[in-house]
This record gives sequence, structure tokens and C-alpha cells, in this order.
Amino acid sequence: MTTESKEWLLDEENELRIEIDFEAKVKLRLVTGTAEVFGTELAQNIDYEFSGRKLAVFTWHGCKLILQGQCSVEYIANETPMISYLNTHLALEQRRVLASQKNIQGPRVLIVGPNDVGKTSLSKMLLSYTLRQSRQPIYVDLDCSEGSITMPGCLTATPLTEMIDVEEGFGSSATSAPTAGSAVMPLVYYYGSPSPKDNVKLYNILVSRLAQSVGRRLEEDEAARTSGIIIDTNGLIDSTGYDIIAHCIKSFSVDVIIVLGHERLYSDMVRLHQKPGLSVVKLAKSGGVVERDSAFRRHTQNQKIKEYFYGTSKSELAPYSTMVNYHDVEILRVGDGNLAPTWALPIGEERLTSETQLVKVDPGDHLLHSVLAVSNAEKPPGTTAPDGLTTEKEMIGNNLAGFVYVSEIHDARKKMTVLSPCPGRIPKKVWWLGSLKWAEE
Ligand SMILES: Nc1ncnc2c1ncn2[C@@H]1O[C@H](COP(=O)(O)OP(=O)(O)OP(=O)(O)O)[C@@H](O)[C@H]1O
Repeated sequence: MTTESKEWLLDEENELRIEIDFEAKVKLRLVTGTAEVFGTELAQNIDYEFSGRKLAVFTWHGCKLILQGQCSVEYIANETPMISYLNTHLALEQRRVLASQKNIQGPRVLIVGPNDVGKTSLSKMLLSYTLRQSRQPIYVDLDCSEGSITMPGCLTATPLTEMIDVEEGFGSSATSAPTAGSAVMPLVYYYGSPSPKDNVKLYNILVSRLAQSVGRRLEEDEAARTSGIIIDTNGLIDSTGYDIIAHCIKSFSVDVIIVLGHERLYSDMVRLHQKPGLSVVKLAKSGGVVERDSAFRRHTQNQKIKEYFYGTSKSELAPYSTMVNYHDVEILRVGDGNLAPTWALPIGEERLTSETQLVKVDPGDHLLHSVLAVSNAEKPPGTTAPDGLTTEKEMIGNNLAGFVYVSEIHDARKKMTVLSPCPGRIPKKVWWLGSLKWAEE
């Protein structure tokens, strides 16, 4: 790493915007004053290390920062929408105070907008500000392309109790070595693809399941109930995107929609959804939000997968290698199977579509480098016929125990070697195959 260091003096309400390549490492230190990264405050005189990130260091009251290392972009901006973001938080906080007094549900906020307008960054800020008020909000991540919490291809809900980590984002706060019964364990459903468009029906089923689970959590957990939920979405805003948004609003009983950086979407949301008890708010996109090309996104996804098995430079993990017999596991994927004809279904049964049909996958060379999701489901489909349909729906709606990575295939011996974060035999037998592949470097 280059030792070149540079001092930055920021006036109040300014932000230092930096972009760091994946190959570079940059250290950031707050010397005087106060500053925050997407809502999380920096401690003074501590080195924070970043690689492959685009971020903003914002100060409300002015500060002095030192950057050590090579950034690809670095500049100070004095025009930001941070005041409007803070005001939005304060309005939501008023609702939380009311919710605490009356013991009712706090705000259920949905953040929508096109790609690269800062939805995830705004979610982090609103969550951080809420956590700073000693509340315990739930973060729902419906953006399956990114995998802020665990892996790409997942839909997750995470009750947050600790501040979001400056260097690792949700990666650390939500999943670092949770103790038994820890409140920071995310609830994860596997969708298996980076775009909701690939299988809208499956995506909506999983959103409904996630919403039911979150609803149960809110009933039991008073702190989470009054703190409310923040839902981050993908950037789909065409007609399919509108249907998905409508489904999310219904499933999570959303009462605040924040539309980020898109006038037409805002006016459509007002027209389609504004009704008593549901507010639609428009916020401006920050000039600092960076458009990420597909290569950058792919790199981020790979990094996320790698971190799952090997940890980060701050907390390294050593994955375990296990040999698995083909016949010991049931590998399934959702969709694209051959359908039973409608007349073959029992009278009154809902017809399964090809989008939600379970298909058994025969293990083989094609699985090499796949990331498979280990389901908490116990029984393979078809074993409890005659009600096979219900079984399939239950199977799809099961949450996940974790992930494995297929590192070697020994087809002649009908075995495969998989990496997993835990030692020993993998107790769960139903594994989902999605489109996630990763070539270990
Ligand atoms: N003010 C800012 N200054 C510098 N970088 C920023 C700023 N706000 C956000 N970014 C960066 O811009 C990128 C895009 O932001 P973000 O992920 O929040 O957008 P998004 O709308 O959630 O994107 P998508 O839905 O397409 O995944 C991220 O790398 C983020 O760290």
C-alpha cells in the first residue's frame, strides 16, 4: 500500500466523497471534529480501512480527516441532501415515539427508486439514526442483486441491535459470529437469482413469507415493533417493478413510501397508493451516488460470496471441506419443470405454474463452482403425496440454514467436495440450486 497521506478539512455539512478500487487499500482517520459514514459515526484517531468501495464521509459540524492510500476519486462536496434525509428520520422518529406510547407498530418504510440512486445508502442512514436513538429496527433487504446482509440472490430480514459497521456495512453487524439466540441473526430466504424479473411469482411468494415472519417477530418483540421496519428494494421501476412494489406494500402493510430521485415514479406512487394512513415522500438523490457498471457489481457479488466463506480482513474465517455422497442430498431448483396438466390436479387445487414448480437436479459436473443454499426444509417433495402441492409451497417457503460451495466433483465416485463455514457433516439434506456461481481465486 502506498503511504502517501493527505489531510482534508471539511466545513459543516460537507462531505468527502471517495472511490477506491478493488486492488487498492485506503485508510481513513478522523483527527478532529465529528463525521459519519452512511449514518455511522467515526471514532477519532482510529484507522478505518476500505477496499473496492464508493462512499461519503459526511460531517454536521466540521472535521479534519486523513486519507492514506490511493483513491481513484476524491473530492469535497458542499451540496448534499443530508438535511432532508435527517428531517425524514425525525418525522419517522415522531411516529416511533407515538408507537411506544400507544404500544402500536412503528413506521413501516419502503424505499423505492431506480438503480443507483442511493436506496441502500439511505436505508443505512435511516437505520443508523434509528439505532443511535437506542431503538431496534428491522432491516428488510429485497434487493436480491446485492446481498447486503448475506449472499446475492437472497431476501432477508434482520433485527438490528448494534450499529452498522463503518468498514463492513451490514456484513459485520448482522452476521458476525452471532451467539445462540442472538437478535442479530438474519432471516434468509433463497430466491437464487439477481433479478426479481427472472421469476416474479417465486419472488412474490418469498416476499409474502418474509413479511409473515417479520409480522410474527413484530408481535413478539416490543422494541422492534415500535422501532418499525425499513425496506430496501431493487431498482425495478417498469410495469413488473410496479406490481412487485404493490405486492411489497400489501405484504408488509407499508405506511411510508420514500421515492428516491425519480419524479415520475413519485407521481405514480401518489396516484396508485396514496390513501389514508399511507404517506408518499419524495427525496432527492445525492450528487455523490455513483453508477456501478455490471463489472463492478459482479465483483461486489463475488466479494460477498468470498466473505461468506473466508471472512474479511478484519475477521478471517477458514471454511471446512466436506465430501458428500450424491445420494445423501436432494438438490432442487425452482421453475422450468414440465407441468402436470390442469386436469390431473385435484378439484379446487390451485394450479402450479412452471415458475414455482420444484425440479430435482441430478448432481454432476455442471454443479462445479455453484453456490448452493442449504434449506431448513426437512422432507423432500413428493414424499407426502397426495397433497404434493402444499408440500412444494412449504418447501419453497422454508428459510435457510446457510450456504455451501461446490469446490470439486468426483463424478465417477458419485461424490462432491463442498466448502461450508461449519465443521462436520451438513445436517440438512435439501439444497437449493440458483444461478450463483463463483470461481474461487
Ligand atoms: N453521497 C455519496 N458519495 C459517494 N458515494 C456514494 C454516496 N451515496 C452513495 N454512494 C455510493 O454509490 C453507490 C450506489 O449507491 P446505493 O447502493 O445506495 O444505490 P442503490 O440505489 O441502492 O443501488 P441499486 O438499487 O442499483 O443496488 C454505492 O457504492 C454507494 O456506496
